[in-house]
Amino acid sequence: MLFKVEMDITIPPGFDPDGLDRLKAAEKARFQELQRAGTWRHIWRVVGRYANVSIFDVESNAHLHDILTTLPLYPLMTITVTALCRHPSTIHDDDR
Ligand SMILES: O=C(O)C[C@H]1C=CC(=O)O1
Repeated sequence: MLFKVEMDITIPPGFDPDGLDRLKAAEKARFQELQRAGTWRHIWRVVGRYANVSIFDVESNAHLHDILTTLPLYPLMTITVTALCRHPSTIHDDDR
């Protein structure tokens, strides 16, 4: 199942910079693990914001929920999820 996921990150004023660096490093490692597994299919930076637009390929709504809520930066994120399905005109076999 494919989902578009929009993540906006807000860093609270006074947030410990070293703690933030640790969270970012942990987030990057988890992201790259999920990217290698094919679960986090695509990511783009939103120009001018600490935000991204991503495409996830997961087994179920619950699977996506589990992934998103355990991301290291999750406590700092505002997340919007949009369900996607195959477009009838696509030429890509892996769009499901
Ligand atoms: O930078 C971000 O958009 C937040 C998050 C998503 C992947 C990653 O490495 O960090």
